[in-house]
Amino acid sequence: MMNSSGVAIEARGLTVVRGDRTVLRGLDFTVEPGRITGLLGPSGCGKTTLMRAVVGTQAKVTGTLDVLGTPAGHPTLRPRIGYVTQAPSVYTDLSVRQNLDYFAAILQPGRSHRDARRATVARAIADVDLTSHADALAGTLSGGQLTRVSLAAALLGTPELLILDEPTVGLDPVLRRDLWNLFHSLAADHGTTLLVSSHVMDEAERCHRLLLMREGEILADGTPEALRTDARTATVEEAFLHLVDEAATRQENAR
Ligand SMILES: Nc1ncnc2c1ncn2[C@@H]1O[C@H](COP(=O)(O)OP(=O)(O)OP(=O)(O)O)[C@@H](O)[C@H]1O
Repeated sequence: MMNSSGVAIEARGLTVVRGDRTVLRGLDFTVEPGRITGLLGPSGCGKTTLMRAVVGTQAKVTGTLDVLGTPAGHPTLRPRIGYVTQAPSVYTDLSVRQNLDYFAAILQPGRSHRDARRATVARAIADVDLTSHADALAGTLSGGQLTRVSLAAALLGTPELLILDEPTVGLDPVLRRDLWNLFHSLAADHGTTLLVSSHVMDEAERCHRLLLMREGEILADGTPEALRTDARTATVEEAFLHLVDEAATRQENAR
């Protein structure tokens, strides 16, 4: 379900204070349903904070933030959102399959669902290309493999909205490509809405839409093509740098 204007996420004046810093400064943005929206910007600009606000785990949030037609953080949203944090949430003393069996049992408890759970777990393991490691202890996996176990856990409940915080960090180019293919098939085949953060600008071109962030503000949003065209640049990275220079000039002139 979305809100009446057909958007998956809608923020108006979204402000977040962490410690004594205002980390997000009155953001206005929307995220379209069934599309991949990239959240791009340098380290520390507020990407994780924005995602935490959308998931409902962030304190001191003001302004309006609606997620799937409901105020962010509402308990009914919990089964509808998958969230993969930067730190893999995986038990290292269990195998890949045991980790996923455990999370699947929380989502779908009871003996009567055992066969369905088994099939769901096998599908999620295959989706992230870990079938050959299904019985390996998570503690023996590489960083990129652990990230994929976390992603598989988020896919178990077939969420409508998938929030992925830098999911491709540390992955080799082949795996990155495969994961982006998976993201696209989730959007195209299941209508899943994906919000994916990255500070790697070449990933921007793989998104349907982008939110470019800097220092707690949104510098620009739109399709990669529109951002390139507006800034008259060949790449999104150049467009971003152009926007940063423009913002700096505006700040200078305002002094
Ligand atoms: N618990 C906290 N208390 C105070 N400030 C915090 C806290 N966590 C993060 N911050 C600050 O909030 C700002 C935004 O952090 P955030 O983690 O959202 O950025 P990010 O864009 O996700 O960075 P990265 O790409 O490095 O993960 C940073 O300046 C950071 O120092």
